Amino acid sequence: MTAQDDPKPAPRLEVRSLIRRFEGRAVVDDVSLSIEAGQVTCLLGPSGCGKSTTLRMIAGVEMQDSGEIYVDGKLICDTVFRVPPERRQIGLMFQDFALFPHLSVADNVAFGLKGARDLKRARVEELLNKVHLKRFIDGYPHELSGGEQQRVALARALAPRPRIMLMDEPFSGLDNRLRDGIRDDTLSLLKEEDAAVLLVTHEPDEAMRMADEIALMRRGRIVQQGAPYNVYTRPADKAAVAFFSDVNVLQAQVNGALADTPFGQFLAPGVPDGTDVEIVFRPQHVKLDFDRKGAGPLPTASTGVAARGVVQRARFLGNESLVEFRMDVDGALLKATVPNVFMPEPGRAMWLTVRRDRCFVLPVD
Ligand SMILES: Nc1ncnc2c1ncn2[C@@H]1O[C@H](COP(=O)(O)OP(=O)(O)OP(=O)(O)O)[C@@H](O)[C@H]1O
Repeated sequence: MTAQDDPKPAPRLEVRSLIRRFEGRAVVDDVSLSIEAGQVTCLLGPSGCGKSTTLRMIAGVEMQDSGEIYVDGKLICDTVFRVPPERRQIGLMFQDFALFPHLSVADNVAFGLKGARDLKRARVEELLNKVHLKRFIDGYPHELSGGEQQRVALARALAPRPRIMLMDEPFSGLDNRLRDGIRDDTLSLLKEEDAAVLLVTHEPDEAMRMADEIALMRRGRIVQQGAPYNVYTRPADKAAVAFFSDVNVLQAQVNGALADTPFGQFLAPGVPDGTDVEIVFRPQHVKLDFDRKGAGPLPTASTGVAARGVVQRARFLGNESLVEFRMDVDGALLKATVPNVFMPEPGRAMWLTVRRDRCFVLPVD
């Protein structure tokens, strides 16, 4: 079947079952994605999982071993047919966005533009206005800061009105303080220009901030895809939870569809008796309570049973504090984060409960 046979309008970018092998190993292994115009999808995963290779195949600078790529429902590449990179109407932006040093800012932005001189100039001015750099129009790249150069590179990539923007870690070369502002500006401009955007990053924060949809990638495969909220709150497996934050893990065995833990029982519907499971939760979902002569808070439906632990160390992280506990019951180490400053002395006993609705009962990997 071709994409043209689909009854609903075709997505701006669609890749179907892309596979790329190097030395017999599938570094991209059956990747499918679909992105609408004006939508930002972040391909998020650890280093080496195949993100850049996926992007390079879409850009046309790397050939897939199998699979197809469609733009607006038209095939642009399979294993026999291939539209060359320069005719794909794709804008590219990488970490080392290298502007041409001998060209002015205006000429850099105009580089990929064709047509009448005054139309080109108008488009250059429009984009430099949007990235707040009109005043540098006749300047040269070396006169600009890193963040400003990055915005010129964005304007250059968007000038020919690409149907698709591919961005590979575009902000990782920038200073932390600059990054958030530039991400926000970039996002608004991308939305205005209405391209379908595929942004590669290994930083969960960046994906949460930029994406309409996150495609979580691991060892060449997309393991989960969805809106940032859904991927964060309903992770597919333990590694998906752990990719976004520190995690705590309790080991348990299922008996009568229940997993017994120091924090009470957790439902494990449909899981056979004797199965090992892990109860996974983030440190921000641990609640702390003071020890009252060896007793803690009473059990509640939302937090279950409290378990006692002894503070090992506490660190202040800026807008929260991270406290590590050794649990009395089994000697396990658990982490809790507390807003603002909370620095209990090591050796102090406290009672821990967990937000049960934020715990994931998962099969052991
Ligand atoms: N031309 C090549 N020849 C052999 N192996 C390659 C080639 N290009 C990439 N690889 C391997 O494919 C795997 C995926 O690489 P890729 O660059 O796509 O990952 P990535 O997720 O983008 O990682 P990073 O963020 O570190 O760039 C890596 O193990 C890499 O070594």
